[in-house]
Amino acid sequence: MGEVQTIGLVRLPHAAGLPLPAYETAGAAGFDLRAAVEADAPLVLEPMARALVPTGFVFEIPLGFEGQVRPRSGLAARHGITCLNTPGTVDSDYRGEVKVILINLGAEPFTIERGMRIAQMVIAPSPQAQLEERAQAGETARGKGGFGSTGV
Ligand SMILES: O=c1ccn([C@H]2C[C@H](O)[C@@H](COP(=O)(O)OP(=O)(O)OP(=O)(O)O)O2)c(=O)[nH]1
Ligand SMILES: [Mg+2]
Repeated sequence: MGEVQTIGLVRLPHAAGLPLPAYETAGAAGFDLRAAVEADAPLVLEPMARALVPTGFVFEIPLGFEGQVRPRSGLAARHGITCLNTPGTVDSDYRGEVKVILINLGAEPFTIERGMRIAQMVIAPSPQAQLEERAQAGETARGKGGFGSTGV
């Protein structure tokens, strides 16, 4: 296992009283993100509707890493709720509130209550590469074959 990274968390006023994001099991890949919507104003997502759902936290992700915002499989399998831009990318230099773009692909309206665990964030290494313009690409066995060129 590599070195354990520390992620700073800043709680915004509208996250007052919410549990801190946490890894739910000892070996969980991601920590869950909760909806920081008002307790008296749950968000109703109609079928095919999407919403930018606040989490109430700012995350300080170390340089060389990213946060990947991913759907929860239970919400997806049971209700058709997923992240529209999965995996969402949280940059290491982002200091705004992390939000989750949820979409309801199910047939029924879905209600998001305050504190509901709506998505998870996985911290992953993401080195920045050096981009170098070239006249042509080097040859490979695959060449330009793609999009099913090896069969189905
Ligand atoms: O699911 C997501 C995806 C992104 N972000 C935040 C963190 C990320 O660092 C920033 C920008 O994301 P991205 O680069 O994907 O969006 P963009 O449309 O390219 O916006 P920008 O021009 O700000 O980079 O938005 C979230 O909070 N949740
Ligand atoms: Mg961007």
